[in-house]
Amino acid sequence: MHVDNFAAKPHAASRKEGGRPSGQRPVVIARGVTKTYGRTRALTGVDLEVRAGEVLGLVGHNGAGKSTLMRVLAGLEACDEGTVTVCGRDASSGEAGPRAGDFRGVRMAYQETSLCPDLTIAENIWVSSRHCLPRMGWRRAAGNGARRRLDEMFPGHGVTPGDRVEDLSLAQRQMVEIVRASLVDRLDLLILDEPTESLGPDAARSLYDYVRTLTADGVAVLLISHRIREVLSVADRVAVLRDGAVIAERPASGLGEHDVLALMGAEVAAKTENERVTAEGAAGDRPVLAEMRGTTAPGLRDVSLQVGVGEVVGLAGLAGQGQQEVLERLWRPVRRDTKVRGTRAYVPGDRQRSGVLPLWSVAENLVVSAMRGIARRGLRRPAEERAVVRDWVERLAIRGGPDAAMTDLSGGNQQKVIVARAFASAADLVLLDDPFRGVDVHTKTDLYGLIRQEAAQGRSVVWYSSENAEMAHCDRVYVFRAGRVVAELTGAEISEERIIAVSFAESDGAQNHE
Ligand SMILES: Nc1ncnc2c1ncn2[C@@H]1O[C@H](COP(=O)(O)OP(=O)(O)OP(=O)(O)O)[C@@H](O)[C@H]1O
Repeated sequence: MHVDNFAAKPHAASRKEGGRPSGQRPVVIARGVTKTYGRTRALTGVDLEVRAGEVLGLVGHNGAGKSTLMRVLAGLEACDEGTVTVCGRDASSGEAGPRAGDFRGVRMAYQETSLCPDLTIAENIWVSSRHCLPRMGWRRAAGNGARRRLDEMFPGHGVTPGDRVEDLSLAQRQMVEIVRASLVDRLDLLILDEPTESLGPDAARSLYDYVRTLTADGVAVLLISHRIREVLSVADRVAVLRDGAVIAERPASGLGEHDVLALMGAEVAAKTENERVTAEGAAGDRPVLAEMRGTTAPGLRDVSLQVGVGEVVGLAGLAGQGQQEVLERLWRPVRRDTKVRGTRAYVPGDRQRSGVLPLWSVAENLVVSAMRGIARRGLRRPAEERAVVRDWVERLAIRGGPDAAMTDLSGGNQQKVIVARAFASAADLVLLDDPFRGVDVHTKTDLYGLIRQEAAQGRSVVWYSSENAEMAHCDRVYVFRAGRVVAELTGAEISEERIIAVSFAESDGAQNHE
């Protein structure tokens, strides 16, 4: 007989409590929650209620306090003032900090996964859910639970419980992270922090289908995302966090994307995020900075492409179709079929592998790449370095300022530093691998402007994005499928619809540039 230690239906509690339908019963209530780190007031008196059977969307700019609030609601961190009630019990921390037992049914899936890379999937499940596993045969029980939940949540996931986490793709790690959070004997609240930033559209759809089965069963789901349209399509209610306080809570049905952006404090600019920013000059006239000629290699089949000086080139298509391999080759052009003139900077898609120096300050992280361009005859120039740092911190509105340690920044602000570091260098070619994951809409719009400004000054950019709409900011887009370029789009040909159509087109027109 198949034995499974995790709740088959994750929520074992009754659907009604005290005669109230589950949809109205609060699972977690925060009242007047404040949290301060040094001089930073991350939360300034938050009131929030998450109810059984609902999806509550939580939105807010980078550094608004979302992750801090989640850590407090999940009992991972004590608040300075205020109360947190979980399933009717006051779980506010006493002297000794939050009591783990009170928060047992509150589980969180992190944006930067909490998995241990050296361990297998089953071993990671044991680490976070050992209280639900037997002492004997735990590995098998954890593996069975993981396999079953992976199959339910992400059909076609392509992993087995014995796989080591470090061998998984970013998307697979994210899937395992979400599964890990859901595997428990009783689930009251599932917190999903930017769950789809690394997932493809199919996996995202499967996840949200599963979320609906959870809520139908009385589980509350708290969804944090910068993808406002996604939040509005999945959530029942939306709460907006701004500068550490919940400033609005509304039913999702009455809200539009612009309403939410306005509540977040973003200026709803006339130029929207997805609107095309036209480039100056014809792309074909530019001198060539980098090119690949008929490159065939692991993951690539007969790829030819060109990058002009001052050109923004997009790599589009479904995830994992060869775009990362192209970035890798342009970064390290080891063979004759790939030529790059000039210096390069690379922003990898996986922040945990970005080479960021976590114990150093924002300023030190920025200077480390800019130093070579600033120094004269091998001598550093501190005043110029400080000016460069100040400029980038201001341009990208990096909250925390130049002296903050990287580990003290919110996820989105860390990502901004990584992008700024590449542009602060003197590199002729900047390679970007899905660089804006976790960056809020407002800042993204600024970054699109920054890319265009840098290109106008002669810098070339090659940019892979999982969001097809972002490709509208490129001069030229190569669409990839199965390691091949299946279309080359320029100027007005570049549109989300066109990219999607070519990405999914049946005929395999290898190198069949449209
Ligand atoms: N451990 C910490 N030490 C010092 N400051 C911190 C710490 N954690 C968070 N902060 C600060 O608290 C504020 C809120 O950060 P938080 O991570 O909660 O924001 P967020 O809304 O989740 O942002 P993002 O969308 O970028 O993930 C930020 O100014 C951040 O720099």
